[in-house]
Amino acid sequence: MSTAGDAGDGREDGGVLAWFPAGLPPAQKVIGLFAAKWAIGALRPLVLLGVPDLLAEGPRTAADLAREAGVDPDVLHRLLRAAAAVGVVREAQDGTYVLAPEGQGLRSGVPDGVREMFLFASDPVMWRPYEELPHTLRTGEPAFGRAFGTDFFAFLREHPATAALFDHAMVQNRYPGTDRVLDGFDFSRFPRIADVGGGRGHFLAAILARHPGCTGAVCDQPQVVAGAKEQFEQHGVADRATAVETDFFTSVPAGFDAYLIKHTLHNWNDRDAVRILSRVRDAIGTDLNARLLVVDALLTGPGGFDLGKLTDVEMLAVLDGRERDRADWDRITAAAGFAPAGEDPEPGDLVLLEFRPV
Ligand SMILES: C[S@@+](CC[C@H](N)C(=O)[O-])C[C@H]1O[C@@H](n2cnc3c(N)ncnc32)[C@H](O)[C@@H]1O
Repeated sequence: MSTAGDAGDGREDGGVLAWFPAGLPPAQKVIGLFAAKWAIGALRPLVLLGVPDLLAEGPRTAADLAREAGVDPDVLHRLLRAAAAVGVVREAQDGTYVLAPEGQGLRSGVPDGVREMFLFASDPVMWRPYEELPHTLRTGEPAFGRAFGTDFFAFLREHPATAALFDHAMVQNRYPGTDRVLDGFDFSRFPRIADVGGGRGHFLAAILARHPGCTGAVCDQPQVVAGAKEQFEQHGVADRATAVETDFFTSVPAGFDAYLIKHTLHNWNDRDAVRILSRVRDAIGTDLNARLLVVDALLTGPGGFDLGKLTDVEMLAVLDGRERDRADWDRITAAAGFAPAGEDPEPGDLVLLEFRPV
């Protein structure tokens, strides 16, 4: 997410356009954005081929790698050269390549890896809806539905391989803001925590690992929570965590002190987000000490760089969802029977917003 005020955040010198090569007159700077397309285009086939894993074993030439992988040596050389220009690999004078620190996360199965996140975000399924954004602009109709004839999560239910990649990507969904939320909020106030739409339970597991007095349940679709046991075991919290098969449009399990919902309400338009929040409110019932904890982006006001204003476009294209500012969050939670409680975090990053039932 954005790092307001840091050097190089683009805020003072023109946003994302400032990140691309200098030298273009202002009226032409926008063409520098294509560098992102070319960079992703070069990296995706390299990652699919497992090149970051092969390079982790030591310096290799393109010819040597091409022989081992059975691919075209000249094309591999050109893609690696581009990856070096991006900064993901380093190219030595003798023609060998090594993985740069910035490429380590593209290896398979490494701690803090982002391989599946990268492959999912660059998947054709995630590009195709963008072709329909002009239609969405004209009509307000969801781009993903126009592209695929169904909504994103229904599509995943019908395409298990894409769904498995998405669920794995979500486990890697760790913006710097996620650690700040984990470190900065006192989850130990809540002995029983439900993570609604919590994926495979990775965030809940991280909370429980930090707070030995807490227990919890991840509440997500059956095919998703099927992967929770592994996460709970990896974090050493399997004795304090359960998985509850949940359709959050139908009902959310009762009996928890905190209902956490992270990176999930932004997947939905206001009408559907209020439906989900209303099911959480139903689950809380008369327990006015229970809390709703929303972890999502909090948009800044007009002007300036804010990564949430860009991820909002992904929400628009792929999910018919949206990122929200403080007034948006207060409005949709109020519609479901909640009022703000706790701290009022700075916008411009992933935040935790606390609400009490009214
Ligand atoms: C963007 S992911 C966020 C996952 C996790 N909270 C995180 O921050 O990494 C949204 C989650 O909502 C879940 N979801 C979508 N529709 C659902 C439904 N009807 N009932 C329960 N969960 C659902 C998905 O399976 C997915 O795990």
